[in-house]
Amino acid sequence: MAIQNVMVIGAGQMGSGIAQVCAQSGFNVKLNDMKQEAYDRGIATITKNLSRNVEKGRMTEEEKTAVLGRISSSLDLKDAHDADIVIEAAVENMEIKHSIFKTLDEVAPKHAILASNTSSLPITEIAAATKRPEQVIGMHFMNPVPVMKLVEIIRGLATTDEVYKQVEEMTVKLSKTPVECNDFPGFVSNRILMPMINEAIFTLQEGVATKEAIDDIMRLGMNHPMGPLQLADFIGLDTCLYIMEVLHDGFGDSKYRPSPLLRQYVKAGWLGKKTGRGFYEYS
Ligand SMILES: CC(=O)CC(=O)SCCNC(=O)CCNC(=O)[C@H](O)C(C)(C)COP(=O)(O)OP(=O)(O)OC[C@H]1O[C@@H](n2cnc3c(N)ncnc32)[C@H](O)[C@@H]1OP(=O)(O)O
Ligand SMILES: NC(=O)C1=CN([C@@H]2O[C@H](COP(=O)(O)OP(=O)(O)OC[C@H]3O[C@@H](n4cnc5c(N)ncnc54)[C@H](OP(=O)(O)O)[C@@H]3O)[C@@H](O)[C@H]2O)C=CC1
Repeated sequence: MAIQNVMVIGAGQMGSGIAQVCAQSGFNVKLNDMKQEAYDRGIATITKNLSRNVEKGRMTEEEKTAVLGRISSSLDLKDAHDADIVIEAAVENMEIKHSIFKTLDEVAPKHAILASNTSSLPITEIAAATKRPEQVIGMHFMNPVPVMKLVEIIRGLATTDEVYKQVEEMTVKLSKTPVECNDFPGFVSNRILMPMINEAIFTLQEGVATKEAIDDIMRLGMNHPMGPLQLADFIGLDTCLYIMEVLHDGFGDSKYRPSPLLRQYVKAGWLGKKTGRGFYEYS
């Protein structure tokens, strides 16, 4: 069955970006969050991004209106009753994801695919909350979603080839590049990226260099578009900590222990760009 109706759970930085690219590619989108304010913030970000596209001549005002017209708000998971695919982008927490997937399994149509944008949590374990593990899959977009080309697609133990194919085809329709990987902690992307970010935080903690110097060395020396500390702020320090904990628990190897400084910043509520302060300050 062709995918037409998409529901996105979580209207934060990832969920709003996923809703935007789906609506831009012609899908009908319901954007769900627990609070109206979260939805309003998500739609404001999408509107700002689309307005920039209009200013740059990449889209007409009419196209912008049509894209926004394809996105509707939802505050209730029961709105998944007519979804062909649900893409979950709530917080990186297994208990929360389990509870969302259990409910979705009860309310979504039998044919619906249940996808998670999790950065690191095992897809097989998320799928175990449902009675349709063969229709559960990881669809891992990169931040910022409207700009980044990759979608890492993760097969759970039970995911069928047919479901993989449908998600792969949808990814191509979104003008993104699908790359397949298996269900191991952190998948490929964050197994490699996050230890580098964590090491940069240890380097700062040990006073080896200032935050600016660490970022300059990696930006100018390795041609990374952002230094690792700026990138951590951009991803969200809470998300970085959750991912390190998943790697640490999943592999049982001390090389993945999260930096104490990262824990301290998260406890302080300094979560990066989204809260106005992380390693840097944002207005
Ligand atoms: C944690 C996980 O599970 C996985 C992850 O996502 S890890 C994070 C992966 N992402 C990265 O590594 C991003 C690294 N950073 C970059 O690639 C770049 O710094 C960047 C693309 C974010 C910004 O690029 P830049 O050249 O420094 O800045 P800028 O010129 O302002 O932006 C470039 C373009 O991106 C757009 N852009 C930047 N940020 C954006 C955002 N948040 N949303 C939408 N568009 C955005 C800009 O509008 C601009 O578009 P045009 O050129 O068409 O005008
Ligand atoms: N940040 C990144 O760079 C990337 C993140 N991801 C993954 O995407 C997911 C979302 O991350 P991100 O967008 O950065 O996080 P954000 O904190 O920006 O957004 C999460 C949103 O989900 C909402 N939410 C929390 N619980 C529920 C629920 N039960 N039902 C509906 N909505 C809920 C939150 O509401 P409230 O604020 O009220 O709690 C918030 O609006 C995570 O799994 C993360 O690992 C994947 C790729 C990159």
